[in-house]
Amino acid sequence: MGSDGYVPLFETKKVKGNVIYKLFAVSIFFGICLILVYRYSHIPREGEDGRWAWIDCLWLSCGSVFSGYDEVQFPRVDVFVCKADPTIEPPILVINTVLSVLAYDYPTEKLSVYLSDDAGSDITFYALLEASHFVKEWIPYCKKFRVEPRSPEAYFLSISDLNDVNEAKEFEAIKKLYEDMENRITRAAKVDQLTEEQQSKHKGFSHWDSYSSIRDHDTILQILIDRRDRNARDIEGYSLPTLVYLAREKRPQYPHNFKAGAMNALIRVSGKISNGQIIHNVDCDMYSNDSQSVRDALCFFMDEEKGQEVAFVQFSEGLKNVTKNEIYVAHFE
Ligand SMILES: O=c1ccn([C@@H]2O[C@H](COP(=O)(O)OP(=O)(O)O[C@H]3O[C@H](CO)[C@@H](O)[C@H](O)[C@H]3O)[C@@H](O)[C@H]2O)c(=O)[nH]1
Ligand SMILES: [Mn+2]
Repeated sequence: MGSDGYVPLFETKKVKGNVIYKLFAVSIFFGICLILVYRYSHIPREGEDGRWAWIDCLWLSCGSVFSGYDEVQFPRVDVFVCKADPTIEPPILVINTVLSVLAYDYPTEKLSVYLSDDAGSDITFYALLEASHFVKEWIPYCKKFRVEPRSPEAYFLSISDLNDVNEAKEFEAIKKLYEDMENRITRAAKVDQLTEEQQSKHKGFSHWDSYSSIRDHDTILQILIDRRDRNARDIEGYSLPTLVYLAREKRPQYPHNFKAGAMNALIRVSGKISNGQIIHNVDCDMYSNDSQSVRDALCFFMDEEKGQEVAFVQFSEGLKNVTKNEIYVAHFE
């Protein structure tokens, strides 16, 4: 707790008992070295059982010593995706943005994604439910093939042909999965209605039983992927980021204050669910085109010297179809 009563995002303190700490650190270091030496000197010989399992173990030990350490210190990050207009921001576009941030290269147990839906649309909720299934395949695929960008639509458009046969096969499989999902979502959006079967897939749809209009409804809040749930795993068994749908309460007699109002509601809700130290905001029509974005921003926030002075990091926007006279140099070449 800071002197002014606020909890700082992080702080740097001088360690007391430095000598004891150093002795402890050195003993741990020697302990790790001895484990590595033991593992190296006991590798089963060529032809003996368990040779590759042993080598794998050795590899994993080295990996955790040299790369895993930093991630322990990473802060929790809450990503807010804001959405309002169901026609100019169609559900499939929103879902591409959500998938691009769900697939960030960041420890999944520290990543939570919130979709704020100011249109309070059951079709958008349905689209998010579909995305919560698709992401179980999408994240492992992105990791395996180091996909960039991680908006599926933008990625599929960027690939013309693949030389590797296996990679091409997996590409076709994931593309087919995406297109099937896209068809279901766009069909539902076109008729602006969900079938009974679609609605039976999640208890959250019951919120719309008492829903009267965009401007007059209760809060709709559903956690679609909950990191505390042991079954929230991708197809390879790794845990998934948290995924939340929120349509904040609206009443005709109160102003809702547009995006700023949505962000306020998101802060209150996320504070109870994941309470991330860092909040990352994207508009729903702006997918993230770099899976390293969160890590990049953290370079500023976690800088030992200047980090305390940084409260806000702004990424530049890349726009398509801008006019020739666009003055912010925000267009894609
Ligand atoms: O009641 C509302 C109205 C808008 N939005 C969302 O706010 C974002 C921005 O609104 P938009 O009308 O699309 O504005 P743009 O001009 O496209 O966006 C730019 O300008 C906005 C207002 O200055 C900034 O907030 C945005 O970050 C910036 O990209 C979008 O994701 C909307 O879905 C809401 O969540 N609730
Ligand atoms: Mn916009």
